[in-house]
Amino acid sequence: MTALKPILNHIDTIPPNTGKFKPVKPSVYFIHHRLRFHTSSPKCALWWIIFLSLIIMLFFLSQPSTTAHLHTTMLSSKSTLIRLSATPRSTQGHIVLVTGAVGFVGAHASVALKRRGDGVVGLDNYNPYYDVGLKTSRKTQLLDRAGVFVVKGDINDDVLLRELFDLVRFTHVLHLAAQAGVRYAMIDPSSYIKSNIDGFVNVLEAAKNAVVPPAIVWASSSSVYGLNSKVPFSEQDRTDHPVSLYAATKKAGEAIAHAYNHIHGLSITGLRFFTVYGPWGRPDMAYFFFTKDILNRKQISIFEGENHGTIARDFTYIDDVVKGCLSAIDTAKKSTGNGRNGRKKKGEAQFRIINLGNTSPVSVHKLVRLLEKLLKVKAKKKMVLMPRNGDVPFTHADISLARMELGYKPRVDLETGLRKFVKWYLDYYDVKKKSSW
Ligand SMILES: O=C(O)[C@H]1O[C@H](OP(=O)(O)OP(=O)(O)OC[C@H]2O[C@@H](n3ccc(=O)[nH]c3=O)[C@H](O)[C@@H]2O)[C@H](O)[C@@H](O)[C@@H]1O
Repeated sequence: MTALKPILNHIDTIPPNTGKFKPVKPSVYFIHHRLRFHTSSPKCALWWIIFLSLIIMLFFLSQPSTTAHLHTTMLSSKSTLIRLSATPRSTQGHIVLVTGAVGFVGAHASVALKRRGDGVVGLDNYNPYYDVGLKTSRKTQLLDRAGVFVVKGDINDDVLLRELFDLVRFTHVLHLAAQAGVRYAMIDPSSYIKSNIDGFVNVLEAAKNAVVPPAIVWASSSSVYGLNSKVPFSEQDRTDHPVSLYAATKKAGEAIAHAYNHIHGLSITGLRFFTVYGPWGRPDMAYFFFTKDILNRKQISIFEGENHGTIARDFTYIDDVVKGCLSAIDTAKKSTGNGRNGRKKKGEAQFRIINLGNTSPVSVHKLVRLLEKLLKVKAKKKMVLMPRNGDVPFTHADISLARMELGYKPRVDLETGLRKFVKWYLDYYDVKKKSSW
């Protein structure tokens, strides 16, 4: 408005020329403006319209958008609960945002963090890739009981993330939200891009723009080793031959993480999980649906390689993986970026990629034998040549780096872990039957 003031003043002071009054002698400034006014009035009117439109546009842009407004309302009505959940028991405690908090690893990790005294806030969109009822049960039976508040929202929602980072000064983000499963990429490829690429970038953006950028620990995958035949799989090995879109998005995530670390000084640790299993697990994974099918006397397909070659996995028990995640958080160095201030990073930030496996691969045949023994039911087996739709023949983690960096030591062998899983499975689904879920 200030630029417009002289013009408006002059217009106001122009006396109507009725012929009865001697016109006031105009100043040079006035003449100049009046002349311009008269000689270019259509042009000027156009400028006026543009100018006023700009003012109106600026007014509306300065108002919070409807979504932002909704989030503000949503978060502010829950802000006390969120802050409470985020408050560590002592001043030494971390303040951790766990994405994918009602997921398998997310729920276990959130509870473990909270139980040892860290502040934890969960974020999850409860996507329907598998039974949402199981996710809800993890929330009510694990997270609520431990006092972990979960914000229902999507990692792709940048307004929500920004508000969350404004509300709580997170020291760490444990980013576990992802589209999982190697075979489902044949059905819904774009879901992998949306969660594992777009969503991941969104989380990194929000973290880098936080007032004090947190350290990031996130889930990569053993699948990045693709058809690697050198055993055990070491972080030094090549990972440029993924055989599933899932693996490709996790590999891309590692490259994206490196770029954010390099440019913005985000401290980032990528953990390559090796076929994590256990109670409250994922129904899309073989050990889980084999259990269901064996109990229902349904046939199961056991994949084999060429010439009946054995397919094997370095199955890793959930508690061992959770310990690895917590150690990664504890040993993560601070980010060196200056967050929202936009100033240069204070130096190189930490960047790590670490295997979290069990380092003792077990064949799928043995997995089935163990399930038969624990369930006391003979499986109806069908041998099938492993389809070329994402699976790799075997995985085997070299965990020397995890041992060195994180003091990681997997303790649970497959039989012990499956026993715990089967016990949980029978309990959980019996409870469900009784309460007619
Ligand atoms: O560690 C990883 O990187 C990955 O581990 C699992 O992927 P996967 O190891 O393929 O686990 P399952 O889908 O449970 O398969 C386990 C084994 O059973 C075999 N299988 C699977 C399905 C089936 O019908 N029959 C069968 O023999 C697979 O070939 C594989 O050897 C997870 O699903 C991924 O999300 C994860 O990132």
